[in-house]
Amino acid sequence: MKPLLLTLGEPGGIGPDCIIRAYKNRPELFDHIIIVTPGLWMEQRATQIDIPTVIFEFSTLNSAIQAKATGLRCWNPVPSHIATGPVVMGKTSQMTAMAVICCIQTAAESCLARHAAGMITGPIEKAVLRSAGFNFPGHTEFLAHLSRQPQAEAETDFVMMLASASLRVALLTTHLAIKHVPETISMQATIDCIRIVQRDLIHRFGIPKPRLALCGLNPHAGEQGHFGREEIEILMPAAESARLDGIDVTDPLPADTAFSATNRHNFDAIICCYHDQALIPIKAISFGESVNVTLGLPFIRTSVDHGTALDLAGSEDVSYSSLVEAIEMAITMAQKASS
Ligand SMILES: NC(=O)C1=CN([C@@H]2O[C@H](COP(=O)(O)OP(=O)(O)OC[C@H]3O[C@@H](n4cnc5c(N)ncnc54)[C@H](O)[C@@H]3O)[C@@H](O)[C@H]2O)C=CC1
Ligand SMILES: NCC(=O)COP(=O)(O)O
Repeated sequence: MKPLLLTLGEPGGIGPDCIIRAYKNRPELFDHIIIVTPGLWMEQRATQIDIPTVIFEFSTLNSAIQAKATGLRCWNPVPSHIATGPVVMGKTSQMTAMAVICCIQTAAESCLARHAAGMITGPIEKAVLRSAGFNFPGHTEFLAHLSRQPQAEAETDFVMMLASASLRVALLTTHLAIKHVPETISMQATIDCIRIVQRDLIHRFGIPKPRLALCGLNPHAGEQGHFGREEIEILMPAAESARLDGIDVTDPLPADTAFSATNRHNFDAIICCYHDQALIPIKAISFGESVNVTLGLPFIRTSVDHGTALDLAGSEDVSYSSLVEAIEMAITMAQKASS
């Protein structure tokens, strides 16, 4: 199996804690993992939280792959003209923003070049990266941009999904002001999203015949047009078109009941119209046990379900459980892809 690349995200946040604590408790998970980061970021945190950790830094991916895994293997791709510090635990800094972006971009380009099977990402502080000139709302949109072919025609070619043992949610729109959601949801984008979810549930998750639910945008899924017409004009025709292609997807369901225990059991994924419609239920049910997966990419990408949690950086209260889930999911997907 090719290696999986792990980026730690914001170095002042809990990304380094999660990796060090996961490695201490589950070292075997890291047999296939190369961390894309300056080694110093990891060494500093290991010292600060007093967890002795053997950390190796390599200047090329190949040398990191060749090395025997007797510690955490870090590949530092950051050129010397890009600042990598200082890193202050619990604080973000513009000084490290370009290095954070460089690590994510290098990991993605290695996946696209087929040098790695996929990537797992730690949390970034989105506002800090934006202030440093990063023109994307998050990893998801950045990775989709890097992967996009110039002649691509689909309106939507990626989907954010959060997945746990009890629920999978997929998003029609991602990081967007709520006032722009209605104008962004189109029939073609909905059809594209449904197709991507169906395809990746089969190929990445090994579900032969996915059953999909689609949520309405408006209360009561529009109440037959009385509370909004997006269901009648966009979502129902999109679902109908997908069904004609053989996809098992519902007409838009009222979102308030879409997440009942019965529906969670009956559907392999629930497709939601906007970020919080999807993330509130899954974080209420499975925070710390769910994984953020990007569907539609030409490589595997999983991520933790939480943010940078600056308030907890360096603390014993940091939970690394979502990172473990994200690593395990990426390994399972990579094994499936290479079998
Ligand atoms: N994948 C990514 O890169 C993500 C990045 N973010 C970014 O993170 C920053 C902070 O976002 P918030 O909304 O405050 O979410 P957050 O997830 O960082 O924190 C929310 C609450 O959960 C707690 N928490 C989070 N992770 C935890 C863990 N592993 N163990 C124990 N407690 C944990 C925090 O202490 C806080 O009380 C923002 O800049 C946001 O954009 C948020 C979500 C995902
Ligand atoms: N709320 C989920 C989230 O912000 C994840 O974003 P991304 O960085 O994985 O695109």
